[in-house]
Amino acid sequence: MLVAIGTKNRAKTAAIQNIINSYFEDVQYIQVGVSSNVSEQPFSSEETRQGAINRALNTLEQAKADLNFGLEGGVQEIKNQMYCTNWGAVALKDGTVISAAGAQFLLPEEIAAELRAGKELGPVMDIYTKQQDTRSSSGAVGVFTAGLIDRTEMFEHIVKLLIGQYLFANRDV
Ligand SMILES: O=P(O)(O)OP(=O)(O)OP(=O)(O)OC[C@H]1O[C@@H](n2cnc3c(O)ncnc32)[C@H](O)[C@@H]1O
Ligand SMILES: [Mg+2]
Repeated sequence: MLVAIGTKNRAKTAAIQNIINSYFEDVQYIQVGVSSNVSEQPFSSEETRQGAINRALNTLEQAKADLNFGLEGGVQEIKNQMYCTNWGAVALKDGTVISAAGAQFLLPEEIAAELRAGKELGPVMDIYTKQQDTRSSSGAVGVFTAGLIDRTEMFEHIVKLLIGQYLFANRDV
């Protein structure tokens, strides 16, 4: 089976490979850099979902794999509180798209204020943590859950939902 991953981000890539490897054998991976065709910093659950779906479809177009994954992070505000929101999608060879949402967690007000001013979460987190490329390791979720859940584990849950829905749709009835 060929599995295509529509990102070069390590945290997302590990999530896809960890879950796929525990449910399938003889898997080959191909990694492609694709556009999400939404803002660099999606600002609603709907836009984040669309980013994940666009990435999955763009990955399918480039790689034509059996499973083509797109994972997207964004934020949304509910009653002046800003949540990091996460979505995933898998496109099948025939163009079918399965999507699922994952964890949403509250961002501290000082981070939210930076994003409202037009900055992106990735660079804002690097300044906040004084580390580089947090988006490829623990992620904002790792930082703001005291390390209890890192970005890979968060996306693993989404990939599991996607694979589970795929298996359900293809079950023997
Ligand atoms: O290479 P890609 O696949 O684009 O991975 P990314 O880390 O940029 O992730 P997204 O495009 O899905 O996320 C949209 C924006 O939100 C940022 N972001 C999302 N989740 C984050 C997290 O957990 N930690 C740090 N930045 C995050 C990210 O850096 C982008 O600015
Ligand atoms: Mg990005």
